[in-house]
Amino acid sequence: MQTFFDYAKIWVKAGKGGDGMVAFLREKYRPDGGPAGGDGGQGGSIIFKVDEGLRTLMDFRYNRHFKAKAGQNGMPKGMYGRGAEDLVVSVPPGTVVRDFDTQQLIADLVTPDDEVVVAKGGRGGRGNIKFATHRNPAPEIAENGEPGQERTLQLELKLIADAGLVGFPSVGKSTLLSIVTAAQPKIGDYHFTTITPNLGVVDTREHSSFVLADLPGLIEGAATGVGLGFQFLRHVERTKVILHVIDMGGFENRDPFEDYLKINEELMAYDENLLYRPTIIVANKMDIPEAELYIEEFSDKLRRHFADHYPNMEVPEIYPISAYTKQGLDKLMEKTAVLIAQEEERLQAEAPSQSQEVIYELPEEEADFYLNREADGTFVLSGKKIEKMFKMANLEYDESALRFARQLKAMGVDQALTEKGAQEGDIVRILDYEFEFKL
Ligand SMILES: Nc1nc2c(ncn2[C@@H]2O[C@H](COP(=O)(O)OP(=O)(O)OP(=O)(O)O)[C@@H](O)[C@H]2O)c(=O)[nH]1
Repeated sequence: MQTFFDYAKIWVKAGKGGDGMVAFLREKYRPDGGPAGGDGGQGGSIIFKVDEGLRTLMDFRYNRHFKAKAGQNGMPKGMYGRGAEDLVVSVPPGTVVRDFDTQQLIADLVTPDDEVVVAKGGRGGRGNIKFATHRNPAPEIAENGEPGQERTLQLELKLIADAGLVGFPSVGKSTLLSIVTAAQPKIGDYHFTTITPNLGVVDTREHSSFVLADLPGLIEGAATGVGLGFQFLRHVERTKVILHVIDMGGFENRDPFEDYLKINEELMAYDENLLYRPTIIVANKMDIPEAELYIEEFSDKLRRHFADHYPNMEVPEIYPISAYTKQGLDKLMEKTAVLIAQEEERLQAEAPSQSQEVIYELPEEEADFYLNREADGTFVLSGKKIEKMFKMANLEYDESALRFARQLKAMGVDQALTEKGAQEGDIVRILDYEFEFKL
């Protein structure tokens, strides 16, 4: 079974808030001092932050659980608990984060230092100082900390290469990439070069360097999900320039122009806009004698094809090269850098604010609570809201427990129980806690 390193499923749990405290002042001359229990501290959140140095989701293969620390509990003498530190997890640029269960998009992390809270730490519970009122100046009431958010996330890496190599298998993409990119030992170490888009940085003499990716696996039917191709097509989406590599040697008697059309069909079936992406046709293997003939034929067909089908579009330029003899490589790379720069400018003008971060939040859960009756007659209360309220109730103190009972009543629980026929003394359960129903 092959593994895709550009996909990861992980579990995150933010820290619970610290519990609020019940305490009273005890001073020498004020034996019956006022309430003095401090609030709990904020639980740590889990934050994803883009780290430009990362290129894959490899790290998540071994590390799939992330837990932030709980806030400190409130203390006597009105002291607040300390908030826990957030847990910052580095992700590569291009990471798309979804809620695994609902598939809802949480964030699209693109630019360096983009960050998003993927699980929010719980609020600290309030200490008894906060519950003092004129009528109840010394309450034995405190709240426990709010639970931290917990969720399973799906991470997907959309590769952000500036330029992508597409083309049929064996046209020479890997060879070209390995030659034009300064050898990248880090990439070589991964041992999955055949299934994961292979990346390298191209340093040009006259222009800025850029990231070039080999996007292997394009085959007929890929766009409709057949084979591995679809996985790779996702990566082409964000490349600014496409280098369409053609085997001009006529390998296995294939017609280079037919190959070109097929790959284009694949790209367009996936996303029609790819047709308008700046493209250079890279005529490879020009060291093979027949290539001179083929390339002439190819460029004639190409010109005719555009005249017939896309009369308003510029015909892509053809760059003859040989990955073997290295003929034409410098020129091709300089031209690629120019096109990338132009495309970047165009994109900037289109969307001046580059903050592409999209953040959606899950809508809060529907009902306040659900009430069911089990076979043995026990009433069971469930639902996110009521369970959270229960976790935050401090049941050690009668007064706190009474406050919880009042909260349940205000929520409509008593009424719902009565409507379902609950009698005095019937057992009601929330999570693992049971109590008797009192009218
Ligand atoms: N004559 C000649 N052969 C080349 C040239 N470039 C690559 N080849 C050969 O073509 C074959 C395929 O090259 P690859 O670089 O593996 O092709 P690819 O497009 O990456 O193929 P996949 O990994 O299958 O997608 C190899 O045997 C190369 O040695 C070239 O410029 N001239």
